[in-house]
Amino acid sequence: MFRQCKALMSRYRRVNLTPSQLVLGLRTRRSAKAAGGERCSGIYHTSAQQYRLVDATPRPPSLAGLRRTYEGEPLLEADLAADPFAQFTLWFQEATAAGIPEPNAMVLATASAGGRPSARIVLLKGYDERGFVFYTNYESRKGRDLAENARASLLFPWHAIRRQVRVDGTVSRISHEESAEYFNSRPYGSRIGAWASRQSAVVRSREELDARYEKLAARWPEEPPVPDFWGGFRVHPVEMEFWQGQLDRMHDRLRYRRTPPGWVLERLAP
Ligand SMILES: Cc1cc2nc3c(=O)[nH]c(=O)nc-3n(C[C@H](O)[C@H](O)[C@H](O)COP(=O)(O)O)c2cc1C
Ligand code: PXP
Repeated sequence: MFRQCKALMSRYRRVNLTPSQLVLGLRTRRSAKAAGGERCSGIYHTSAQQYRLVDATPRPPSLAGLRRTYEGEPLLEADLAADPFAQFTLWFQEATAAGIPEPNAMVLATASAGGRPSARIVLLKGYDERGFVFYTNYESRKGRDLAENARASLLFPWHAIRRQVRVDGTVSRISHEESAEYFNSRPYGSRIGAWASRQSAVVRSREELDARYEKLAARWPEEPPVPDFWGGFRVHPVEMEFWQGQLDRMHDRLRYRRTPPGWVLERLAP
């Protein structure tokens, strides 16, 4: 027992354990284990206090070891639709049926004219053969990026079904009429919110933001107009990739590439 304590002493010296605390830690091990306690660095503990007696430093190896094995139906060229939008529809339906929360949440990556990248989540609000539509503040960081560099990449991260979809393309603003139709379909609070938020600008405080919201709600108690700084963007795909996780990181990646005669389907190395 003494040798064990000495070894532990040297490991945990920096938390100032006394030998009697270590003995206590070792004695309580069996009873703590029986009571369903957690194991921490060789000592079981049940209470927050006991936890502090042993080394509770997060262990980097557990992060490096964090991984999931992917295994699924193979994704074969022959199974894919001839057109990527039809394939997207199928996968979107499957993501929704699988219960993925907010399956229309997608990462949008943009870059400034100077090539400084940034990414954030936005919601997909419509798509057709012209492209994928989301709504935002045109004066936000993404809005400014897209004004000077009209290219973007979208990513749907559907981890739960071991899939991702990537869309790379050029970007244009949708018409004011189309934006207005969507804006007017949003809940009243979100419409006032769009007016109240100078998106991506620094604000002095939460109070200032709330005061601005209240002021604008008082100004338009019913139907706020459509802000001219708010609206939709459409990402016109040049490439669309469908990724399905497979065993040993030998994933399936099938990419549609737009060419003058039509979409070309290619397999990419995982
Ligand atoms: C699930 C989710 C959905 C979001 N949807 C949108 C959206 O549709 N439009 C939008 O402008 N911001 C949306 N946001 C907020 C953005 O991620 C981002 O914080 C904001 O647009 C400012 O980004 P920017 O400064 O890079 O322009 C969403 C955030 C989350 C977490
Ligand atoms: C700032 C912002 N704008 C727009 C949206 C999209 O929301 P809605 O579905 O109301 O258009 C969101 C969703 O989180 C958001 O955070």
